[in-house]
Formats: sequence, structure tokens, C-alpha cells
Amino acid sequence: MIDLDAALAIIAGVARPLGSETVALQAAGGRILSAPVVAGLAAPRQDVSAMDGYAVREQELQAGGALKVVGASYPGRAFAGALPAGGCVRIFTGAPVPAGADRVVVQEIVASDGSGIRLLANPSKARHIRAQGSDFRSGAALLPAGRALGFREMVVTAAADVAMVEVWRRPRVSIVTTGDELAEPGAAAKTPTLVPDSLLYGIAAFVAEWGGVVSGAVRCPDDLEKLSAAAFSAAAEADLVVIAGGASVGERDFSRTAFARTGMELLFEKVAIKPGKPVWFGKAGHGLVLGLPGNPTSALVTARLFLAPLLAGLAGLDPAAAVAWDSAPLGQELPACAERETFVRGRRVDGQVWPVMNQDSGAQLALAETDVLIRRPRRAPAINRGGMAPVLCFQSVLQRS
Ligand SMILES: Nc1nc2c(c(=O)[nH]1)N[C@H]1C(S)=C(S)[C@@H](COP(=O)(O)OP(=O)(O)OC[C@H]3O[C@@H](n4cnc5c(N)ncnc54)[C@H](O)[C@@H]3O)O[C@H]1N2
Ligand code: MOO
Repeated sequence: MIDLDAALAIIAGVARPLGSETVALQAAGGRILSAPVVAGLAAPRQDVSAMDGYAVREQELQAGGALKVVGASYPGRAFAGALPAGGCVRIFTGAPVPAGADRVVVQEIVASDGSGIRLLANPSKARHIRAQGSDFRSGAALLPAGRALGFREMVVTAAADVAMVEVWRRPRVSIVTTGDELAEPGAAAKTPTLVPDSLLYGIAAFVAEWGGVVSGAVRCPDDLEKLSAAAFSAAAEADLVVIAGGASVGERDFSRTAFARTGMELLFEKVAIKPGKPVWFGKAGHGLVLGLPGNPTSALVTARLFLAPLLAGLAGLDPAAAVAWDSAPLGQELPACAERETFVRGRRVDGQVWPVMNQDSGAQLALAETDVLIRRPRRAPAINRGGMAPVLCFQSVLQRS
């Protein structure tokens, strides 16, 4: 058995980006940059007004006389020519400031008779001009490689006048579930021996939330021949295969054996954690294989601990950032931890973390109540109510950087 940190180090060592591709801006949302976004132009492109009003010369304003309105400047339709002496230009927010003007006065403090203007009050200190390049300069690197394109980054990329972006290829993930008892959800109720296959759907959603693409999903009986065939075809087409169930020592637990037949190199098996001890990981063909235990809570806790950093690394992110521990006060005391490092399923309530009621590794409903994993290191002493404990956000943190 190895411990969690050693297993995570093995994951980080092999979870490398898969290569980059160029995609249109329309399809780039949620992707991870493989090259910086470089500004194709400056923003603003020239000096523009920050308010609706009149572009004037500061000096002439101080003289106090009336100024003649010589034209107008709109966004996309600038005033042609320079500001003449004694003149002003009607101007709107975002419109280019004519040469010669050095401030804008807002229309609220101006009396206009149609051809000329006069000030009604002292103008503010602000000149109401956004200088050319004051947001960013042409040629500047605006976003680094490795950044996820969330809504904020999409604004910056589009503003940079970029139509095509270089992003890391998304990992293609093939999912296999195994169990004679498993049935398609909706088809189980009439047959007493059947159990709905909840993990196929849970793992598929997990993969999508962590930036992967589900390229295949198959449910297999506990039959070594059928499982081996599924292992060969999944390993041939995917960057990563995730197989849930059949990980333990039961007579019909065939998952590892099926992948061994594909020539898999086992990188680790059995991690000293609870739940999730039977988790295993290997290299098969050109891709990787992660074996999750079949108990649903064990499967999704191990998905959060191992599949998340794996997907993050394959997608071009830092695998360690996917498993970043925070610290939170406990709402109730926790007993000392025994020999196996334990991950208590917890819920945040009013700034404190409480263990969820059902801590069975076969639980499914409790997963919907879980929003943190509370880390209890091996032989950790009891923690009192209000004491601090390391916690990991259970949901995806992909877009939160
Ligand atoms: N003698 C021992 N028995 C067990 C050990 C052990 O060390 N010695 N380990 C236990 C631990 S820890 C776990 S976790 C489980 C893991 O077992 P498997 O990975 O072999 O899982 P299965 O036997 O296939 O299934 C366990 C349980 O989960 C349900 N399941 C499985 N797949 C799905 C699915 N896709 N959707 C919904 N539910 C699923 C399955 O019906 C079983 O109830 O082994 C312990 N045993
Ligand atoms: O992974 Mo098992 O859940 O430790 O019971």
C-alpha cells in the first residue's frame, strides 16, 4: 500500500498536456490556453471620451467665454479634423477625442443654444478622457498559457481582436462500469436483483466538469472475457480510461486482470486511504487507466482525489492545484483517526464544516450533501468543535483560478 501523497506524485508525473490545437473563439469557452493571448491592437485604440458631453480645450474653458459647436464625434464615426480655436465638439462615450481637445465637459453642466455652449458650473478635475492604450497596448501578452477561458478571459481575448486561440487538447475519457447487478437507470425497478448504474452518469459528469470529453461509456457484466474486450477497445481509443467497480478482492473482481491483458503497466494499487483503498492506476497502450472502487462514495471520493488532478494535468493545468487543501473550522468534534488516512464527507454551514450524517462508503444520497472532504491524517488526534481541519472543495475548481 502507498500513501496519498506518493500516489498523487505518481499522477502528477504522468498527467502531462496532450498537445495543442487551434480553435475559433466561439468554441473556446472553458478551454485552457496553450499559448498566451497577445493583443492584436491597443485598447482603447485612440483617446476616447469617457462621458457624453463636449470636447474642449482646457485653457479656453478657463477663459470663461462661449464655445462654438463645430461638429460631433460618435463611437465608430469620429469628428474629421482638429478642434479649431474657440470651438468645441459634441462628443459621446467611447467616441474618439478630436486632435487639439484635452478634456471633455459633461453635458449636465453645459447650457447649449444649438450652435454654442456656456458652462453652468465648474467642471470636475477629471478630464473624462480614456487614453489610447490605457487598458492594454498592442502586442502585449494579456493572458498566460495555462489559463482557463472563463467569462472574464473571453472578454479579454475578444477585446484583443483575436479570432483563433491556441488551446490544449481536451483529454478523451472512456468510462467502463462493471457489475452483473447494474442496469440502465429507469430499467431496474421491475427486476429485484438489479441496481441502477449511477456511477456511469456520475463519472461522465465529473469528467465534463474537469475539462475532459467522454469519448466512450460502456457497462459490462462481471465477465473476464467481456471486460477484456471492453478494456482493449477503451484503451485503444481514449487518452484515459476510468473503470469503476471490480477493484477489490472478490471472486468476480476482474478489472485489473482485464487491463493486465492489454499489457498495462501498473503504477500503483491500494492506497492507504478511507474510503477508496482499492483504487489503482496504470499505463495501457498510449493512455492511462484509473480503476475506482465500486462503492459509489468511494468511487467519487477517489475521483476527486485522483481523477481531478489527472484530468487537470492532461488538460494543461497544474495537477497539484486540483487538490489544494484549505482550512476550515469544524462545527462538531471529530474523533482521532486510526491507521488509514480518512476523508470525512462534510458540508459547509455558516462558515463551519459538519460531517454529513451517512458516512457509509456505499452511500449515494450523501454525495449530494457533500461539499468538502475533511482530511484526517493517519493517527491524527481528535479535533474539538471549532478546531481547524484541512478541507478540499468536493466540486470542480476548474474555473475558480
Ligand atoms: N474482503 C474484502 N472485501 C472488500 C474489501 C477488502 O479489502 N477485502 N474492500 C472493500 C472496499 S474498501 C471497497 S470500496 C469495495 C470495492 O469493491 P469493488 O471495487 O470490487 O466494487 P464492486 O464489488 O464491484 O461493487 C461494490 C458495491 O458498489 C456497487 N456498485 C458498483 N458499481 C456501481 C455502479 N456503476 N453504480 C452503482 N453502484 C455500483 C455494487 O453494486 C456494490 O454494492 O470492496 C470492499 N470489499
Ligand atoms: O473504498 Mo472502500 O469504501 O474503503 O469501503
